Amino acid sequence: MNRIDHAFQRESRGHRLIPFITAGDPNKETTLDLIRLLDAEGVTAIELGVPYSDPLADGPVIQAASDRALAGGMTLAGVLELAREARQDGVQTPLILFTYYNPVLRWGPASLVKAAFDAGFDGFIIPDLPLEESGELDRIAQEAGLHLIPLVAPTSRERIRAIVSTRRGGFIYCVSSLGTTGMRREFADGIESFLDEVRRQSTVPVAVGFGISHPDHVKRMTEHADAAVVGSALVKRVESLGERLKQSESRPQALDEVRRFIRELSGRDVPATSGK
Ligand SMILES: O=P(O)(O)OC[C@@H](O)[C@@H](O)c1c[nH]c2ccccc12
Repeated sequence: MNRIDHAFQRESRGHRLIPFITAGDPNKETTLDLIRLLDAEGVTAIELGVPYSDPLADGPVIQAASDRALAGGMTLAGVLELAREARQDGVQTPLILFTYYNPVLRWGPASLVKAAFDAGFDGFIIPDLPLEESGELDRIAQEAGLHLIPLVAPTSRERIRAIVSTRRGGFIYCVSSLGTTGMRREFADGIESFLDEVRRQSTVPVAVGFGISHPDHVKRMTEHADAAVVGSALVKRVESLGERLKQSESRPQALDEVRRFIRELSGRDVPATSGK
């Protein structure tokens, strides 16, 4: 069975989180340390973002992270190498290759699926690959034992069945609101009923993402979904720690701040200031 399917069956310490990080931001060594940290924290899966020059669906935080990672020389081959090293280090958390479709096309879909499997990935998220054009890649991925994770937006209520009915594992990624990634203060009305509807129709777990940046968001969303995806809020935290993360001697202390943030989000480490 694929690691993603196992992960959703395993007991979770606190709310289920699926963090997104941009590979190579601020550098390769930090990304490896972040993967190890998230693995040790027991997150449900990790979205490992391939930095891209034209991240259409991304807000300013992840666009800036992509620019930093590209400037640092991170490539799709480099992201595969990161996964390989993490697996050699004993990382067991499911790894999801997060990339726009153009790098997949340039590499060659079938060849990339094999390279991703060999590197230790468990799935793909390709935000600009519409369902209608995903059949071939979906089939190749399934044959290799990997899951292509589909995105479902609140507008696509009538498409929910078309998207969820073909799933044989992995999870469904529900986008909490339209627009690009990025921290939000509140969410579209009816997001809970949308999540409930997808959950009703889906035979695989449902995750929700876009704008989730606070423990209260995670608590609220995981009452209607099996996991919460957190990207920009985490990427922003990594950016703010950038200089300290870059230096190996100051990195451990900076990583402690990331660990505390992950524990707060998952509800395992109520911040002293909350006082509730
Ligand atoms: O950044 P947010 O608002 O927390 O949303 C998760 C998101 O970062 C991650 O899943 C992601 C990164 N880039 C994307 C592009 C499209 C859809 C999703 C994504």
